[in-house]
This record gives sequence, C-alpha cells and structure tokens, in this order.
Amino acid sequence: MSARWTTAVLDTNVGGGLAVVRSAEGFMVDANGALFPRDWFKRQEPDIRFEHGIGHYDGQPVYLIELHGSQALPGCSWRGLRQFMLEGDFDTYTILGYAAQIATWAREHRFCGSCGQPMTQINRERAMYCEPCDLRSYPRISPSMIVLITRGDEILLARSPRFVTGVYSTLAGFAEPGESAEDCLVREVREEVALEVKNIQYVGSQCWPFPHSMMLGFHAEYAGGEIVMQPDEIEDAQWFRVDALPPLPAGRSIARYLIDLYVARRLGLAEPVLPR
Ligand SMILES: NC(=O)C1=CN([C@@H]2O[C@H](COP(=O)(O)OP(=O)(O)OC[C@H]3O[C@@H](n4cnc5c(N)ncnc54)[C@H](O)[C@@H]3O)[C@@H](O)[C@H]2O)C=CC1
Ligand SMILES: [Mg+2]
Ligand SMILES: [Zn+2]
Repeated sequence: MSARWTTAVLDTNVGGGLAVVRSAEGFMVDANGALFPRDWFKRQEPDIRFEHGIGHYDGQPVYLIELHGSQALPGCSWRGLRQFMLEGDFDTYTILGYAAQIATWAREHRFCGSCGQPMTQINRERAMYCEPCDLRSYPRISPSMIVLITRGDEILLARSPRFVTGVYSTLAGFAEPGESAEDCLVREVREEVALEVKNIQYVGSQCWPFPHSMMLGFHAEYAGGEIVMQPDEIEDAQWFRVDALPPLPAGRSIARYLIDLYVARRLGLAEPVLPR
C-alpha cells in the first residue's frame, strides 16, 4: 500500500480502468510502463485465463488480467517481478507484487481442496468459493522469519546456493504450525548455523511476493555455539565486521534494511528507511 495505491475487490463486469497483464513470463510492459488502458487491451482479443479487480491507483480502478499464453503485443515485452523490485518506481513494484500474489493464488485455487469441484470467484470478497462445501479459500500468505544476528562489531551473514554469486544475507525461514515467530527464529538459527541467540527484538515487516512471504524482521544477539552449516541450505556462513562487509542483498529487501540499520547505529550514520 502507498498514498497512491489501495487494494480493493472490484467487479470485473464493469468496464474501464487500468490493467496489469501477466503471463508465465512476467508482466507486460511497453514504453509507458506496466499499466495499460483496460478496454483498449481487451480489444486486442487476448487469450484471458482470468481477471480480478485488485485496487485503485490514483483513484483509477486497476485490474489484473492473467493470460493463457505469453505472446506479447507489438511494442510490448515481458518483465519479471524481480526486475521491478530491483529497479523502477516503488509504487509499480507494490501494485505488481500484489497482482502476482493474487494471480498465483487464483491459479492454484481453481478447485476445492476438500471436494475437488471447480471454485468460483466471489465478487465482494477476495476469496474463491465452493458452494457444496461452503468453503472459502483466501490468498495465501506465508509468515517467514528473518533475523540479523550480531556480536558487537560483527554480524553473521550466510550464503544459500540459490543466491547471486558472492552475496551474503541474513538468516530466514518459514514458520511451521505451532510456532511463535520467536520459536521459529530460534529453530531456524539452530538448523541453519547451530548457534544460540538472545535478546530477540522485533524490528519490522515486509511483504515479499516471491511468491507469498510475509517477512517478520528481527534483531538478535549471539549467545553461544560455533557455526555448523546446514548441508544444502547454507553454502557459507561467517562473522563479518561492520566496516568490512561482503556484497549484500538488494536495497529494497528487509534483509538489507536489517543490515544497514545495525551498521548505521554502530557507525553513527543516518538510519535507513524500510521500503514497504
Ligand atoms: N525480503 C528479504 O529480505 C528476504 C526474503 N526471504 C524469503 O524468506 C522466505 C523463507 O526463506 P528460506 O531461507 O527460503 O526458507 P527456509 O529456511 O524455511 O528454507 C526453505 C525450505 O522451506 C520449505 N518451504 C518452502 N515454502 C514453504 C512454505 N510456504 N511454508 C513452509 N515451508 C516452506 C521448503 O522445504 C524449502 O526448501 C523465502 O520466501 C525467501 O524468499 C529470504 C531472505 C531475505
Ligand atoms: Mg533459510
Ligand atoms: Zn468443495
């Protein structure tokens, strides 16, 4: 959400407004960006899989159109959500991040998980509905803990084999049923590096639409243990001094924010702002 963008459930039978267009290749863009006049776009006779009204941008209704194929219109091309996260304006990234989450959910909830019948889209609520079961499926959000562990002037950073070459980041992991955020944090830290932590402090949260994480960011202090890396998940983990850091995650990630915040406090620099 931002001052210019608010989410809403809109009736897709009403015309007008703007459309963001998605396929397996990402979002459609042309020279004007990723928001298209919706009526014009529909006149191009695209092969639409589904459509959801998702919110208002500067007061204008915005719809998500998901296509079957990935044939772009003349002058248009496809761009992945990560590209929008890394560059360009934050409002567009926020809208597309939301649209991507709705699209993933809508695609994965076409059938009732209980009885297997097709589900229908509800107009007034962001839910897919099975009438025989009276069951609603809402968009999926996966709570994930992320923590910066510190030891005085040193911070613990690790590499997953999935990361861009050379980049080190904070530890993170998905919550399991039955856990508090703090339980999850302690478990993930034990699993990934076999360390113990203390003084766990909540710092802030961030929507991470890859594909549907809600990042809950914490700071914790080292309490004991020697680093033992979890096979497959952690390729390397080290203590780094705040004035000698390796390549770090993207500027808009909460991982980067947690690192920058601690470094700023330690070195007496201006504190960063969490993009969200
Ligand atoms: N915004 C940011 O700054 C950062 C975001 N993240 C995100 O945090 C999330 C968790 O981080 P990871 O280290 O990958 O998790 P993790 O340490 O729990 O390991 C990933 C494993 O968790 C399991 N898993 C996958 N999806 C799951 C779900 N929805 N619920 C429960 N378990 C699931 C799978 O076995 C997967 O291999 C990811 O979505 C990741 O993209 C991670 C680091 C930085
Ligand atoms: Mg992890
Ligand atoms: Zn059902």
